[in-house]
Amino acid sequence: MSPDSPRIVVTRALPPAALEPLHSVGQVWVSPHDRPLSVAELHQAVDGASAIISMLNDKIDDDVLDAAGPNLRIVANTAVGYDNLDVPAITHRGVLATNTPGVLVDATADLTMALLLDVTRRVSEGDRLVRSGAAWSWDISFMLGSGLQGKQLGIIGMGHIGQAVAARAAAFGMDVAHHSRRPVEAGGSRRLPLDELLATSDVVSLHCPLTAQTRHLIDAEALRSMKGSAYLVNTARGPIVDEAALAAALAGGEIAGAALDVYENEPEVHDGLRALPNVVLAPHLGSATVETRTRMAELAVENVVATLLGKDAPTPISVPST
Ligand SMILES: O=CC(=O)O
Repeated sequence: MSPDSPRIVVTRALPPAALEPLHSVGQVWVSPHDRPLSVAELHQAVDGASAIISMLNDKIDDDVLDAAGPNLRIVANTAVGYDNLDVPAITHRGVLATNTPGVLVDATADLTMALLLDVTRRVSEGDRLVRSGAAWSWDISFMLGSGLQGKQLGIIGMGHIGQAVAARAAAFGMDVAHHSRRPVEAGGSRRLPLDELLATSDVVSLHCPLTAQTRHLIDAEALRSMKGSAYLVNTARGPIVDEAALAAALAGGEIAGAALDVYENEPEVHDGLRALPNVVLAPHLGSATVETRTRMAELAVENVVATLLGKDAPTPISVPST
């Protein structure tokens, strides 16, 4: 590879086999750190880059784009969500932004069901009890949870992940309703206005992207409108929920419990949530299977290789025209 071949920056070590195709189109720099790059490290790393393979915790804004300079042709985000990218700033410079849709649908839907079952059947709470060494014994009224059959799951955001969760929930005998901006052909699921969905669902599960419209969609008022026996599950993005309001609603018994994979100020978690037994807290594991993370890395690489060869990238982010 000649020294003036395109510089490709990968901000986090990815499976080497997935990165292999990059070596035929440019010089590859992979972060040596087992943690996200700091802002200063990111700025330094992208200097002169033609392609950046970013992670969801890399904020790609005007400063990073300035640091990269005029050679930059693509920012390939290794995630389906791209709220960490300033897409208008990227596209304004004629740079392509891509994400990894499709490949993480099943893994994220599976984790959603794992969290839903965990919080409604008190699995993590029971695990903590057993590990604590406290005395316990089977009893007819011991650690009762809430059954799912015939209960309503209210899905907010009925894209591919929302639909995959709907199919799984239907197999558990749940009655699925959803709220989405556009009508979706989604099996037997009824489309409801948000206020009705919140007021009638036994479990509310979030699957919408984080945008200016969805930030704090679940605020104190939304939580107050939910049933006292209802649960909230969030495997989408933390800031869709007002975490302080959620902690207050849970502490005040306004809803029965919550299961979260994502946080408003990730990786920090509101102290009020950590203190509560009826909250399941997972460390952003939605897409975290070996198979899925490998496929995400491969797709990000396919986007970079196509772009540097002047071909169409498989999964460009299409910016809706306003
Ligand atoms: O959170 C994970 C993703 O957006 O891919």
